[in-house]
Amino acid sequence: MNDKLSSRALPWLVCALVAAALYGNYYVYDSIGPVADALQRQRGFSDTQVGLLNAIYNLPNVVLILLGGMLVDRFGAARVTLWTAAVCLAGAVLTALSPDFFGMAAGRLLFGIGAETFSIATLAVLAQYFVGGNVAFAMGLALSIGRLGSFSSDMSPTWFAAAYAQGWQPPLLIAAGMAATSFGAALLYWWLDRRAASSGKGPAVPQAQPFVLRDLLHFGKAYWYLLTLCVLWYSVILAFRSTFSIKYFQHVHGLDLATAGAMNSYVFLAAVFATPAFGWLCDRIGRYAPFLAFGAVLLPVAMAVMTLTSASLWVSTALIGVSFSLVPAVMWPLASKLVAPARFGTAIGLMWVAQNAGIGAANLVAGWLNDRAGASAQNPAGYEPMMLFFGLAGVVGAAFALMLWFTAGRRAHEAVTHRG
Ligand SMILES: C[C@H](NC(=O)[C@@H](N)CCCCN)C(=O)O
Repeated sequence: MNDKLSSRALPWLVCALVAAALYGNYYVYDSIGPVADALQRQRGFSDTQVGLLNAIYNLPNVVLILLGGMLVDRFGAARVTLWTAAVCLAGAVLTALSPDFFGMAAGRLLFGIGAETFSIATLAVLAQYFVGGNVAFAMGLALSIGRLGSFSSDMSPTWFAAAYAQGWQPPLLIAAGMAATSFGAALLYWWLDRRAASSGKGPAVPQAQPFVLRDLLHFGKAYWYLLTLCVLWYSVILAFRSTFSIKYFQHVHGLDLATAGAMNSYVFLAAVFATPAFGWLCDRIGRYAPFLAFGAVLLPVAMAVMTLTSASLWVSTALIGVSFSLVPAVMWPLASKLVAPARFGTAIGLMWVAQNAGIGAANLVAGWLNDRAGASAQNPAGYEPMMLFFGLAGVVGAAFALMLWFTAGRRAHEAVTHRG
């Protein structure tokens, strides 16, 4: 690793390994949905138990993720990526091998504890290696491979039909295999990073600083706008897309289950290609906040088109697809430009504390609104309060994105913060 080419190739090699690690991690995250029916039929799990296998991912992170962010700042992104990939692997193996519900829930808990801090560490890795430019493209690329992991998990009943035919366990063993691949990629990256550091070719790793609670209050106004957008946008998109959209498409728009599921998965597929493309575009022109605002505005527009017009579902799906590709492509690189590198882990940790609480709360509120209004195939109008809730949350999120643009994201500001 001592010629010019290898030092230029190093960040991209690291990006490829981080992307491979994210692929396995996102696959495991989404691996419960496809076996939900088998868990109910073969192991007698209730809907609440199946729901809990996913909710248990978010709940501990409302507290723990902040600690995870501080660990990244304290011990460095490389070590934390490796440690948390190992925790995720242990969680996935425990989930697949457990003889009862409590063992599986413990496995998902362990996976959740590892996975969110793992994600922060991977963003920090890319922020360090691409500090000189292309950070949005690199993050978009890695994230898009992660989305491919989610898409693969959705498609796994088709791709691994023989495993699914044998019951609930083989698909979860495949997920554990994906977690092992993710760990292998993290191990390779860690080794590469150590070699690069010892030969002086590694990134400039920010000096670890003691954590001072008061420092959180010293993040600028723009950071808090970004945090609020993060909470509202992810709460709407994940509570709708990952929990209620398929049911809503079936009951309100009359789609069958397979078509509704496919319609939903196109949002992931679009993001696989569009996220890095948008990241590349932002890096090239050095503008982030206007793109973020545009993506944030598209979400409530999509909700309105879906609820208030008779336009084809393709229109709203395309709008959500663009929003789902554009907002993450800009949000995380922008975060890396708004805070000092030594505070990046803590800054993302704080955003994800609020985000995990928001996603959990949005799921509960939407479910409660549907139950209260008696939403069903016989009563499609019962979904209106939920759509109004998602629409309003989307509008407030978009308002914060616009405030961010007007206060800290004008061309003059971004010319200063843009380092690419
Ligand atoms: C990068 C970002 N990730 C998050 O926001 C995580 N807190 C939640 C990820 C849940 C799926 N793995 C993203 O995926 O856009």
